[in-house]
Amino acid sequence: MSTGKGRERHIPSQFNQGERFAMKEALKVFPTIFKTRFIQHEVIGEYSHLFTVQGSDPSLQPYMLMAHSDVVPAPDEGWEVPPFSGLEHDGFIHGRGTLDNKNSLMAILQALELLLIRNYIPRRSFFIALGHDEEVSGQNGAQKISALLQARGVKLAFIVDEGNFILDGFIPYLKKPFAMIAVSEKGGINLRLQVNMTPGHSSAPPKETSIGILAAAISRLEQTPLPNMFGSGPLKTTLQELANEFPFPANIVLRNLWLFGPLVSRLMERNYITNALVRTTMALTMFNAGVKMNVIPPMAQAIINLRIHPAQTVQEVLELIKNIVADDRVQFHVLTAFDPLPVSPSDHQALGYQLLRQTIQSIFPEVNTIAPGICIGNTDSRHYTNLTTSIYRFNPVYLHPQDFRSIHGINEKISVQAYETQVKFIFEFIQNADTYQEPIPHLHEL
Ligand SMILES: CCCCCCCC/C=C\CCCCCCCC(=O)N[C@@H](CCC(N)=O)C(=O)O
Ligand SMILES: [Zn+2]
Ligand SMILES: [Zn+2]
Repeated sequence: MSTGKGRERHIPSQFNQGERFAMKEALKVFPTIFKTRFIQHEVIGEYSHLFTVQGSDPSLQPYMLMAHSDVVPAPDEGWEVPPFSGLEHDGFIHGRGTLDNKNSLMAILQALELLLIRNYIPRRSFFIALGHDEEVSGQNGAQKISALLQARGVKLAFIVDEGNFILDGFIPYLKKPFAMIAVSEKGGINLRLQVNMTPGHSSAPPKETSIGILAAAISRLEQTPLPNMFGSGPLKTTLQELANEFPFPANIVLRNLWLFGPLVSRLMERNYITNALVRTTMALTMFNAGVKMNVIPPMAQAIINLRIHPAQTVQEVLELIKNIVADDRVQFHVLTAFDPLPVSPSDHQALGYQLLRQTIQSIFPEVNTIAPGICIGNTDSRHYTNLTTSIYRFNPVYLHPQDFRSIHGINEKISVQAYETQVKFIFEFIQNADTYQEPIPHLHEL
């Protein structure tokens, strides 16, 4: 994709040793960003940051780069190094947030800083939205930034946020890495199940206690996976795009999912990560009950975190859950819920998707396949559907299954080289976005 006639020189993404050292050590502010006249910085919701980078051509529709600064907790147990030490050793930077999602926040700011140092002036305006509460729904960060931009009449050409990666080693027989750009994300429900009972002396217990009733209900849920929805949603497109990367006969199977779909869906549900692509998943994440060792528990509570497949809705899933529990003593409280997100365009006219493709091909020439897919997690970008129909969840970082397990898990880390490459990608992407090509309006399928 050309950047158009008369484009000032393209700034090569080569960084000298000093810059690379500074990149790695850059825990200080980015001085050039904060003193550049065409960049406005605002703090939103007390701890989120919005940068408006004004381009030289106001006729070009702006886009947005997103990341978040907050992280989930990380107890020391199991970590090779203290999870908040940021320790660097063996070529890795260790710590909570190095993949989810401080790497992106720092890489975006670092790339912009390096561009500004080279006297870069963007043609296309863009926003940088850095949320502070993504891990707890984004209501005080992203949601407020979205409302502010809407009040200002902003419409975005596209958004790039976290959510998927260059995947390597997730599928048996697929030896090559491939980039999956998430064009949608699953819906979500945080559901509280609760059983209340009259407390009493444990020396004369009832046949069942609140804990026993709730535990039995939870066990029924864990033993009853929700329906396999393979065949609806972006997954088939993902697999068909991947077919060429597979050896015979897997490539024939993937090119004929009309016939082999049931086989492929069974194979995908065997692995806990690919299983998350074919169905709505349920995870029992919290269980609280009991007050004393010799008191019949008056109340038992459990929290189930559900991620809804694109072919289902919140209401449908709640009905399925209630039918599996099938016990009137169990009360249901929906704490948070949202439907699966609309599918963003990935055709040749989809500007954001094509810019990602172009930059992936430039920075990762070894990655032959770039496919649209779905994000099995949730992101702050869901708060911006009022500003654009083109939301892409993709971080230009290789992810292996063991890396995925470290996200919200233990020993999260990113290699220095992967971080430098992420900076390089964003450095190039921002310049590639200066193309004169404009997005074609996209209407979501109903
Ligand atoms: C066919 C190919 C196989 C593909 C395998 C997919 C591998 C999974 C790759 C990436 C998924 C990681 C998800 C990262 C984004 C999620 C960020 C996050 O943790 N968000 C929170 C938000 C919580 C909230 N309340 O909004 C979350 O999802 O819990
Ligand atoms: Zn995240
Ligand atoms: Zn997270």
